[in-house]
Amino acid sequence: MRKFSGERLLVATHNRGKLEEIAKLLEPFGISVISAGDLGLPEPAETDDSFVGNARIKAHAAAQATGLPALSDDSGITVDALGGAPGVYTADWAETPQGRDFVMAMTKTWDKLEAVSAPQPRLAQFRCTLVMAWPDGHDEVFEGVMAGQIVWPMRGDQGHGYDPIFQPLGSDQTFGEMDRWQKNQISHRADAFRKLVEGCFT
Ligand SMILES: O=c1nc[nH]c2c1ncn2[C@H]1C[C@H](O)[C@@H](COP(=O)(O)OP(=O)(O)OP(=O)(O)O)O1
Ligand SMILES: [Mg+2]
Repeated sequence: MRKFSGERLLVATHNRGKLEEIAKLLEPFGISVISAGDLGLPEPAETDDSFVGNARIKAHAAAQATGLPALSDDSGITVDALGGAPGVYTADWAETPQGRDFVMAMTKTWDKLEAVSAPQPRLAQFRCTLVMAWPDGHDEVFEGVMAGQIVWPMRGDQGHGYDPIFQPLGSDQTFGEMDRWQKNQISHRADAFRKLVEGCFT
C-alpha cells in the first residue's frame, strides 16, 4: 500500500458539506485539505454504475489535472425496500434546472417508500467509497457503511444532502440533528476514513 506524505491533500470534490467533514476527519493527522472545487477544476461526469467506478473517475481526473495525489469520495444512500435505489444516483435525484434540491430528493425517497407500502423500519445504508489516486495511475480503494432507517418528517438542519431523513441504527437522532463531530464518530465516511488512515497515512 502506498503512503501519502504531504501536509495538504487535494480532495477531488465539489461538495462543500463533504469537504468540511473530510477536513475534520484529517485534522488529527496534521493534514489540511484543498478541494478540486476550490482550484476551479472541472467536475468530471460520473458515468459508472458503481460507487468505486465513479470514485476512480473523480480521483484520477484530479490527479491527472494537477500532478498531485488526490482523494475522492463517492457516496450515497441505498434503501432496502427500493431495491438499493437511489444508490449511485443519490445526487441525481436532487438535480433540478436550478441546481440541487435535497428537500425534493428526500420527499421523492419517502413518496416511493409510501408507494410500495414499505414496512417499518425502512432500512437503508449510507455508503462511502474513497479512492486515493496518484498521478502515475496507481490507486487504493476504501469503503465504509452506516446502517440506519429512513424517517419522516425531516429532522435537523445540520449536515448536508439527505441527512435530515437518515437515522442511524441505535440513535434517536437523524444525521441532520447531529453536529459534525457526532456524525464523524459513526458515519459511513468516518468508517471509510479509518481504513484510509490505516492504509495511507500511518
Ligand atoms: O454524509 C452524507 N449525508 C447526506 N447526504 C450524503 C452524504 N454522503 C453522500 N450524500 C448524498 C448527497 C450527495 O449529493 C450524494 C453523493 O453523490 P456524490 O457524487 O458522491 O457527491 P457530490 O456530487 O455531492 O460531490 P462530488 O461528486 O463532487 O464529490 O449522496
Ligand atoms: Mg458527484
